[in-house]
This record gives sequence, structure tokens and C-alpha cells, in this order.
Amino acid sequence: MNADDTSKDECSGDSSPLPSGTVVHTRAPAKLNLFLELCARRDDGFHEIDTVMVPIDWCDEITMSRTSTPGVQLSVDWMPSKLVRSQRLGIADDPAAIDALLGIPADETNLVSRGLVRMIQRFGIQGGFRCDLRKSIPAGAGMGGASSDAAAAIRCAAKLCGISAQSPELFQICAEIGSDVPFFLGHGNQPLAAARATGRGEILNPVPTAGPLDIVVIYPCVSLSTAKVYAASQVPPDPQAADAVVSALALGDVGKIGSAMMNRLSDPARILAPQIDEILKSVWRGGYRTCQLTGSGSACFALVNSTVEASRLASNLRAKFERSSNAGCGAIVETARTTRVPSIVSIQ
Ligand SMILES: C[C@@](CO)(OP(=O)(O)O)[C@H](O)COP(=O)(O)OP(=O)(O)OC[C@H]1O[C@@H](n2ccc(N)nc2=O)[C@H](O)[C@@H]1O
Ligand SMILES: Nc1ncnc2c1ncn2[C@@H]1O[C@H](COP(=O)(O)OP(=O)(O)O)[C@@H](O)[C@H]1O
Repeated sequence: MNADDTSKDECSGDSSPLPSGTVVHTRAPAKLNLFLELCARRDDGFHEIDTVMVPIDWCDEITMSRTSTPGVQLSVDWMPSKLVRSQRLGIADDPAAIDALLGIPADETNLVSRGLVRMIQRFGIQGGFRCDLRKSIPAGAGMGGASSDAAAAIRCAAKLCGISAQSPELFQICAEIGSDVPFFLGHGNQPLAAARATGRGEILNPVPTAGPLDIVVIYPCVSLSTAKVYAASQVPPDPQAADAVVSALALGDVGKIGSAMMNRLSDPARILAPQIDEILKSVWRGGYRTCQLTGSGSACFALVNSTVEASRLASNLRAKFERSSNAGCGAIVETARTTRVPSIVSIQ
């Protein structure tokens, strides 16, 4: 996917329900946190944060249609398949690990179902939805896959039902189901290349960017619970602000962005999952000092200067971490570029 997959027409929204039987499709991009500071612990169990997020072109895919029967029929598959993924991670012979890392719920606990049920209730939608979710974004990786899927499904439902993509209720539903979800709607439904998020992550301010960034993402063979990582974290006495990353993004200066990057959840995540510590140290030793954790982990990423450099670093890291056999826990390494959210919802 590239930036052209976002559409202003889509963002402006039209308000005619689509004919019965119409199938729509969209992509749900992952995100990375270039900066994440904890500013305060709140009484409601959340933290006030200051974070800068960028969407990347590592995407899940959603195909949706309306059904006359009420409720949500959700199917979930991995793309590439679970088997291919488990082989790359070196866990193909370990059903418990496959379940822990690749077992995505297809019931009412999936964030897609939670979002669609709320859409049905809030807008009094008759009937329900059939949704096919093809996963590519690792789960429990700090890449916001579930949140992005939910926002994408909500946008598909709005398109099918003739609900304006600008309806403030879409934003409200997204904020109810997760702190990260509103980011994936864009800002005021305008395409977003980067955002500074405050509050618990739902208050969004667009951040100007000079152009796409090249990135290498490394997903270690472990998934982390966001709640557990926050619970193990500490709010620093003098929280830092995201200002330096914001200014560097506007300049498009990879060196400056890299030096200003920081993630306060890194230390607790490295303690909870030593694989993360091992990967970070190894990439740092290779000269990429600014490689860091995204969100609450477990994925890490390194900003690089070009697509060619990304490919080179990715092949080095694959040789080191990916498994060609069931030789134990490995990692999945992918090159990526920053993109914009939301993606277009197209009629198939
Ligand atoms: C850490 C971040 C950084 O972007 O991303 P992920 O690593 O999850 O992708 C986010 O803050 C995660 O947002 P999201 O994944 O939507 O989390 P939520 O479902 O809202 O919250 C899950 C749990 O994490 C903790 N939580 C979450 C957000 C926040 N600002 N403070 C918190 O303390 C709370 O314990 C909460 O119950
Ligand atoms: N659509 C979904 N995709 C992936 N995981 C989901 C989804 N809906 C619910 N989940 C559950 O949410 C957990 C974390 O979601 P995810 O967004 O992938 O992680 P993170 O918050 O680290 O970015 C998963 O481990 C899974 O059990």
C-alpha cells in the first residue's frame, strides 16, 4: 500500500446506503510509536501519555458485506498462512506457541466484532455484517493491529450503511473500544501521516511530515499484553515531551528523528520478554543505535535512510533471527514505509 490508497473522497464521506449484496474491502495499516512518554498514572487505570505515531504499509485486510441475519459473522485467517508464519518463527512443531502467538479470536472479543456490535447498536442498523479478516500484522506486538482492524471495520460498516465517515459517533465508538483506535480513523477524517497523541492516546494532533520514512520492523517470537507492560512501568519524575521528534519529522531528517526517539515502555517490556532485549542489543551492536520498541512491544524497529538500506539491514537481520527450520524461537523481519491513515474503502 502507498499514500495514494488514502482518499479525500472517502474521507469526506457520502451518505447513501450501498445496495444489498455489495462487498467492500479495505486495508488496516499497522502503526509504530516513534516516541512514547508516560506523563501520569490516572485514577481510571490508564496513563496520560505523550506519543508520536506513524502508520506503516504493513497491513491487515478486511472484506465486508451486510447480512439480513443480525449480529457479526467474523472469519479470521493469516496471510501468509499460519504454517508459513510458524515456520519463520521456528514454532511449527509447538502447538502451544502457535496458539499463543497466532491464535486470534474470531468471537465477540475480537475488536472488529466489538466495533461492529457498537455500530449496530448506536445507529440502529437492521441485520448484521459478514467480515473476513486476513491478518498479517503480528498480534501483541505494539503495532496496533487489533485497533486498526476495528477502525477499518467501522469505516466499512459506515460505507455500507450510508453513514458519513465524518460522523463524530465513529470517533466516539473507536475511543470506547481502545485508546489507539481513533488514530486509525485519521484526523477529522483527513488523511494522517503522523500524529501526536495525548490523554490516554485518543486526543490527536496531526504532525506535519516531509515524506515517507524507510523502516525495518523486527517481530520477536513473543507477544506482550499492553496492560501488563503498563502495569510494570513507572512514570518518570520529569517526563520528556515529544517536541523534538515532532520538529524532526517536519524536516524529514532521519538522523534527528532517530536521536529524538524514545519509548518509556521499553525497559519493562525488555524485562518481561528477554527476547526483546536480545534483539535490541544485537541491532545496536550492528550500528543502528536508534532501533527501539514500538508501543508496549514486542516489535522493534529501526529507521534507515533509504529503501536500499532497509533491504540490506532486513536481509542481515533475517539471516540472524529468522528460522528456516523448527530451531526454536526466531523473529519475523520486514521492511516497511510510513503511509497515511485511513485507507480507502473500495467497492468490490
Ligand atoms: C501502548 C500503546 C501505545 O500506542 O499501544 P500498543 O502497544 O497497545 O499497540 C497504547 O497506549 C495502548 O493502546 P490500546 O492498545 O488501544 O490500549 P487499551 O485497550 O486502551 O488499554 C489496555 C490497557 O493498557 C493500559 N493503558 C492503556 C493506555 C494508556 N494510555 N494507559 C494505560 O495504562 C490500561 O491498563 C488498559 O486497560
Ligand atoms: N482483530 C484483532 N487482531 C489481533 N488481535 C486481536 C484482534 N482482536 C482482538 N485481539 C486480541 O488483542 C490482543 C492484542 O492486540 P494487538 O492490537 O495485536 O496488540 P497491540 O496492542 O500490542 O498492538 C491479541 O493478542 C488478541 O488476543
